[in-house]
Formats: sequence, structure tokens, C-alpha cells
Amino acid sequence: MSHISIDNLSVWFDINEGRVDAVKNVSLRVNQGESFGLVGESGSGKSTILRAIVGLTPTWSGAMAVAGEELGRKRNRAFYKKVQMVFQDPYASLHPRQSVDQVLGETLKLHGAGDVDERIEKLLADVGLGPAFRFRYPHQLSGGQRQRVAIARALAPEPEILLLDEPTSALDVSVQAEILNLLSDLRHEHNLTYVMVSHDLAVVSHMCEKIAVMQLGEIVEVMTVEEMREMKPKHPYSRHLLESSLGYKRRTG
Ligand SMILES: Nc1ncnc2c1ncn2[C@@H]1O[C@H](COP(=O)(O)OP(=O)(O)OP(=O)(O)O)[C@@H](O)[C@H]1O
Repeated sequence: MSHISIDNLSVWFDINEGRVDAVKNVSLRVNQGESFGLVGESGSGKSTILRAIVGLTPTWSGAMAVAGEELGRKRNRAFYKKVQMVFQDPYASLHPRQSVDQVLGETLKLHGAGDVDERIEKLLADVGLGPAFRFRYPHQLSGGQRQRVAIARALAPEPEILLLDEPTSALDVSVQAEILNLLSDLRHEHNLTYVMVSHDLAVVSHMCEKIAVMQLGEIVEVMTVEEMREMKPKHPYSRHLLESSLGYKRRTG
């Protein structure tokens, strides 16, 4: 059974100028423990798929299921215990007036955890932050450290699935690899399933086993990382994306 299954998902937004069809008839399957990448140009609908899974898009049709349970219109606490999201911008995702202790403590209490002190220290250690970080505020942290705190918060309910929306693109290049390596280690240590959005093919090829290429709201191709590395994408848009990411010019004649 797939850990995440999506069938014929369409998501649209009704705005003043008319209707935006952000995701069109998308189907995908993610197995337990797998890391699944969504790539494609800006505006192709990648983040909208993650937002639809967590219940942040009001208008959608199709079917979505997580761990065999069909998702309805509302998500309950049990859902958020299973599925957590890490956003792109760790500056926006942490409340400036909440210390690390408060951020993690509140999340743990919300999900009914006991031994909160011990769990906070364990979460900090899991994301490579020492106990000294516990009483810091976001403005006292670097971008990479903030993203580590955001990841610790996502891990607090002991989820099965992490949805990662460009988790390193707001960070300095020098810390991007550190955070990606941390996420890889955490996946193996906690047996997590990932769906990761990125427009950087190097990032998804490092992180994911399967990659879906999106264009204009549709998935045009799903390929394995081996197929991608061997330059075997079938769809012309996937080939274009791959070639441009390698900075590599096709010879035309
Ligand atoms: N709340 C919203 N209201 C109206 N249109 C929206 C809304 N959210 C997203 N869209 C539109 O839906 C489309 C898909 O957006 P989405 O953010 O999913 O793309 P993306 O592939 O994740 O892009 P990026 O890589 O730039 O984040 C875009 O045309 C976007 O403008």
C-alpha cells in the first residue's frame, strides 16, 4: 500500500481576474520510506500539491489518501501527528517572539507528549543543535539554525511523513548541503517518507529516489533518480530541465 496516494487531483483558485488552475489532474504514489521529488519551473504547481495534502487549499477535486486513510475537507490533529511540513523560509515560519523552548514545547504539548524537557533536548540533538540553543529567539539564530529549529518542530509529533517545500532555497549556499545531509540522515534514522519540492535538480537527485517533473500544473513524467542521472528522461520538457540544470548545450547539428 502506498504511503501517499493522489488520484486526479486538481486545485484551482478563484481570484478577481478569473480562475487559476494551479494543479491539473495529477496522480502520484509515494511508498513508505521513499523520498519523492517534485521539480519544475516556478508556478508549475509543486507547492500547491503539498498545500493540498495538508489542507491549505480550499478548492480541489480528486482523491488523496495518507497511510490508507482518505483525506476529506478538514485535517484533524491525528493527521498532523502523521504529516508535517517544512517551509521554504525559516525566517517567516518561526514566530519572532517565541523562544526555541516555546516553539518546541508548545508543539509537543499540543500533541500530548509527556517528558517535555527531555524531548526538547532530544529534538535539538536530533537536528544538531546543542542544549544552549533552547532559550534563544529566532533573531539570535542563523538561517541554517532556524531551519534546524523548524525541522525539530516538524519532528516533534513523531510524524511518518515530512513535506519539504524548498527547505534550503532561502539559505546560504554554504549551509544548504548541511541541511540536506541532516534531512537525509533524519529520514533514515526515523524511517520517514519525504515529498520534496525543489527547482534544483541537483538537490532532488541527491535527496530523492523518484522524481516527478511538473509543467503548467501537470506531471509530465515520473522517473527514478537513476533514469535522471543516466539522462534518460522521455518527455522533452524533462530533458530540457535536465540539460539546462547541467548548464549543458545540446548540439543542434
Ligand atoms: N493562493 C493563491 N491564489 C491564487 N493563485 C495562486 C495561489 N497560490 C498559488 N497560485 C498560483 O498557482 C500556480 C502554482 O503555484 P505554486 O506555488 O504551486 O507553484 P510552484 O511550482 O511551487 O512555484 P515556485 O517554484 O515558484 O514556488 C501559480 O500560477 C500561482 O500563481
